[in-house]
Amino acid sequence: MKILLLGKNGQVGWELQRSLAPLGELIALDRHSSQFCGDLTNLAGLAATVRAIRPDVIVNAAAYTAVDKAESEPELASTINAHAPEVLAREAAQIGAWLVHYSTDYVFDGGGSAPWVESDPTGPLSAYGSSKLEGERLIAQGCTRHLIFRTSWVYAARGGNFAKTMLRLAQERERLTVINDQMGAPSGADLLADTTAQVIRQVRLRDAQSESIAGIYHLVASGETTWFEYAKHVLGQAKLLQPAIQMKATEILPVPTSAFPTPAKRPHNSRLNTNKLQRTFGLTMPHWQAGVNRMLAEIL
Ligand SMILES: NC(=O)C1=CN([C@@H]2O[C@H](COP(=O)(O)OP(=O)(O)OC[C@H]3O[C@@H](n4cnc5c(N)ncnc54)[C@H](OP(=O)(O)O)[C@@H]3O)[C@@H](O)[C@H]2O)C=CC1
Ligand SMILES: Cc1cn([C@H]2C[C@H](O)[C@@H](COP(=O)(O)OP(=O)(O)O[C@H]3O[C@@H](C)C(=O)[C@@H](O)[C@H]3O)O2)c(=O)[nH]c1=O
Ligand SMILES: [Mg+2]
Repeated sequence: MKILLLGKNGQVGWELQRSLAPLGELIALDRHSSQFCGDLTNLAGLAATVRAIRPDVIVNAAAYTAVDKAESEPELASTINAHAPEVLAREAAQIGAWLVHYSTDYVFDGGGSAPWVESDPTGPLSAYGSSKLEGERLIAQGCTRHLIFRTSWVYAARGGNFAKTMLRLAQERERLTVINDQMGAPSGADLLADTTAQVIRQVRLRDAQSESIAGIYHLVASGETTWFEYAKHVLGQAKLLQPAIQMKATEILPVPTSAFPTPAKRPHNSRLNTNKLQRTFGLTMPHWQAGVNRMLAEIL
């Protein structure tokens, strides 16, 4: 099997380089790759890459992920998050390849308190969320053989994320204020990458019947928390792992969303129900704290 990976140096892309390696020949690109174009703003270059490589599976881990910045450059976000995936879907369909892609809890409006299922109505609150939703739609339209994993609150030992921001801010500031009315599940890039490899393997083994399992799957760690509880957990765990760690912050203050204004609006309810994924592929999602603790042990 030949796999084309885009966005190889992002949080998820980096872990995919590891998890996809044993499945076959892996061609991993980033936006600076020279032999083949891996730049998602270059739509013609991207199509040429797929035509030249003719992979069996395309895994797209590249994305525009700067949520607040997307509010002031929605067109760039939409090129990278919607129109590049559209090109990948069209090219994948031409050669009978599978397209694996990632989407987000931010496609939902955050109403209610029940974990969202895949068929629930969407209603993005931000330019980032809209661009990701448009990407989902264009992929489903362009290529039957697609798998879209909606995930949330991604962290990894390598790359930038909320947990690392909290560690840094706790060393710089005396007081942190963190939102306590947005609920979700921090999900490790390693879990996403390992699950992706498991699913690709099953899709390949099921061969003829596999098109019926194409579609959207919610993929997050189990359990739920708020950004505030998550931050508290990270800082508490850091103290345990490294008792000598210097922290200026003596206080973490829980605040409502209204007290922490940001350019992009974010959902209150980001819970995602993973039953479909677990049932279809016989997988069990571990608790978010296990993965976060492991990541912290790695970086501290
Ligand atoms: N991070 C999160 O909390 C969440 C992420 N997701 C989704 O999961 C997927 C993976 O996200 P994650 O790994 O966390 O994101 P990262 O921001 O860590 O990685 C995204 C990667 O995309 C690359 N990229 C950006 N623009 C381009 C471009 N024009 N051409 C090629 N590559 C580009 C970036 O490269 P460079 O470093 O050069 O900019 C970066 O390596 C994305 O689809 C994202 O929407 C879903 C829910 C939560
Ligand atoms: C830095 C900071 C953030 N916050 C809030 C803002 C926001 O609601 C939340 C998380 O902040 P971030 O900037 O990490 O959030 P954000 O970049 O919106 O994280 C999102 O990224 C995209 C790519 C996704 O797809 C989502 O699943 C989600 O992970 O915490 C505080 O309350 N206090 C703080 O000091
Ligand atoms: Mg962010």
